[in-house]
Amino acid sequence: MSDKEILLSTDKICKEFTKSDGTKFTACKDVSLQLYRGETLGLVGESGCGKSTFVRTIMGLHPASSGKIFFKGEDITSLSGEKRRAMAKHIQMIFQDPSTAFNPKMRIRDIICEPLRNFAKVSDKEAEARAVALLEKVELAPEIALRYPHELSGGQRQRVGIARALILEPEIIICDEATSALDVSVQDSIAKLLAKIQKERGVSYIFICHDLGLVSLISHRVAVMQQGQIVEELPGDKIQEAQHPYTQKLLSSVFTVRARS
Ligand SMILES: Nc1ncnc2c1ncn2[C@@H]1O[C@H](COP(=O)(O)OP(=O)(O)OP(=O)(O)O)[C@@H](O)[C@H]1O
Repeated sequence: MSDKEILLSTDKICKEFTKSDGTKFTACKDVSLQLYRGETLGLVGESGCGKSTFVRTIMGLHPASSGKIFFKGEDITSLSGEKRRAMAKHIQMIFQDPSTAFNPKMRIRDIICEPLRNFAKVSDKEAEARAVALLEKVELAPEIALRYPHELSGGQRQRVGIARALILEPEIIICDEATSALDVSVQDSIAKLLAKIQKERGVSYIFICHDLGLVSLISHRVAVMQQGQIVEELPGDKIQEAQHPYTQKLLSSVFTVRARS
């Protein structure tokens, strides 16, 4: 990947939280990572190690305590107001349960087009046409455009979440446990859909997931986080060759769980 364009990079990002007793807690420590155009970077680590905090800091949802974030070489660490809002055109996020981010009273057509409406006036007719085109892209029937979120399955809702993330044609999509709430077969179809979209559009993903097997399958590179620090980076297909004891521990727990089930 080294000859490819670096889209996003972080330089020693730290994020500290202040606990209710006033003491400080470091959730991310000196995280320096690069994301190349068209690649999938997996981010793994035990629950609570700081994965979500890191990507939320990239999205500007938490201010970084120190360090820098660059998008195409431009320092975006401290963007605010209009400039921060404009970053949504470049970086979008998909969550574990998109339905919690959906307004239950909105039709799917309007849910998909909502990010667009933050930037431009869109008539209902145009919104419907764009939503239907994106529904096709995520392999859903056009009539879903007029339904409400509760009328869809979890897998269909996640496809709508992907369609919504695509409407602004971002260059980066951050998937935070985007497949974790789904059945294994649905997970597999969503992973295939993400790969197809990447091939067509050259989008880059940061893919956070507990399932090391799935992460290694779909990621070009995998970064391993332990207690807020990156301890190892590996090609996705070489995860079994991990050198760091923490990665080896994560791998062995995957195989212990699989052997039991
Ligand atoms: N807003 C906050 N205020 C204080 N502490 C926080 C806040 N957000 C996260 N934390 C703490 O930071 C640590 C990292 O949390 P984070 O959600 O980033 O982990 P994670 O690796 O994404 O976990 P999971 O895989 O369970 O989602 C945890 O100890 C968490 O309690």
